[in-house]
Amino acid sequence: MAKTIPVLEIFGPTIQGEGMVIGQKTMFVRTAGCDYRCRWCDSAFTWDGSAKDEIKQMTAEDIWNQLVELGSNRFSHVTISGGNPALLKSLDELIALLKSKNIRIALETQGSRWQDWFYSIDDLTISPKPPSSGMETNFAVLDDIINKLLANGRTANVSLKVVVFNDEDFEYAKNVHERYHMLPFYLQVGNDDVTEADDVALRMKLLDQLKWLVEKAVQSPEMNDARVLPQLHALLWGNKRGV
Ligand SMILES: C[S@@+](CC[C@H](N)C(=O)[O-])C[C@H]1O[C@@H](n2cnc3c(N)ncnc32)[C@H](O)[C@@H]1O
Ligand SMILES: Nc1nc2[nH]cc(C(=O)O)c2c(=O)[nH]1
Ligand code: SF4
Ligand SMILES: [Mg+2]
Repeated sequence: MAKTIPVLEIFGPTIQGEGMVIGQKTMFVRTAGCDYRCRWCDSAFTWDGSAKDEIKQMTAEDIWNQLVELGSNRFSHVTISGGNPALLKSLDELIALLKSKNIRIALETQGSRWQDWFYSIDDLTISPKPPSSGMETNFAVLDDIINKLLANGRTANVSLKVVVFNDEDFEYAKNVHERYHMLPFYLQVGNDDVTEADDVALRMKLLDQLKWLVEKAVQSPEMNDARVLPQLHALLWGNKRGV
């Protein structure tokens, strides 16, 4: 029998608002469940129980049918996020199905768990969490994940992305960038008001944060190869879900 995957939302086509393929037109599949509890998580509904009635157990084929229903022939790229999709071994069937349809696949994870299907992801974003999240990075696990990917020639398919809210986070980001200097590195503006409903007010605040982060990176010799980005979807659509 086909395996099932706990899915919280499927949406798109939209654009990837973050990281290594920012601007890429994509569909999103958001899985339920996370092994972290970041203080500022903008997708806490995936793990805090508030959307538990919306979780659907879906097979790879169910997900594909829903993607086609929403996106028709207007997509060639699918981003899998969460929660932490790396908790789900059962994603292997979805990844194989998407490959068979010639769809490029991106995936977002914090780097706390390994899955063998990481080798099949075209754009794998690993986003270890800075001190402001309240989480602690297990660098032994992260080293292992990155070493496996590098040993299998996946360098061009992987990037690191650290969200920065304050100076302490920036120091953490420097350490991560230095430790994994062989991988493309992104600094991402933190949104510390994930319940703000006023899109204009949020936009102004996020742009101020972006300016602060750019200034930090510009002044820092350790960040000569870093790329600084906002969450483009937050600038465009605020804290709205499903965009
Ligand atoms: C919701 S997470 C899901 C994937 C995975 N759990 C992770 O954290 O990488 C997707 C991305 O959103 C980022 N993110 C979550 N909350 C954020 C916030 N308040 N401000 C900026 N980025 C945020 C995460 O760091 C991650 O890069
Ligand atoms: N447009 C858009 N881009 C995104 N990039 C990462 C997202 C996520 O929540 O993982 C996300 C999202 O939710 N929407
Ligand atoms: S790891 Fe990702 S999904 Fe999990 S709590 Fe942190 S930001 Fe949210
Ligand atoms: Mg998001």
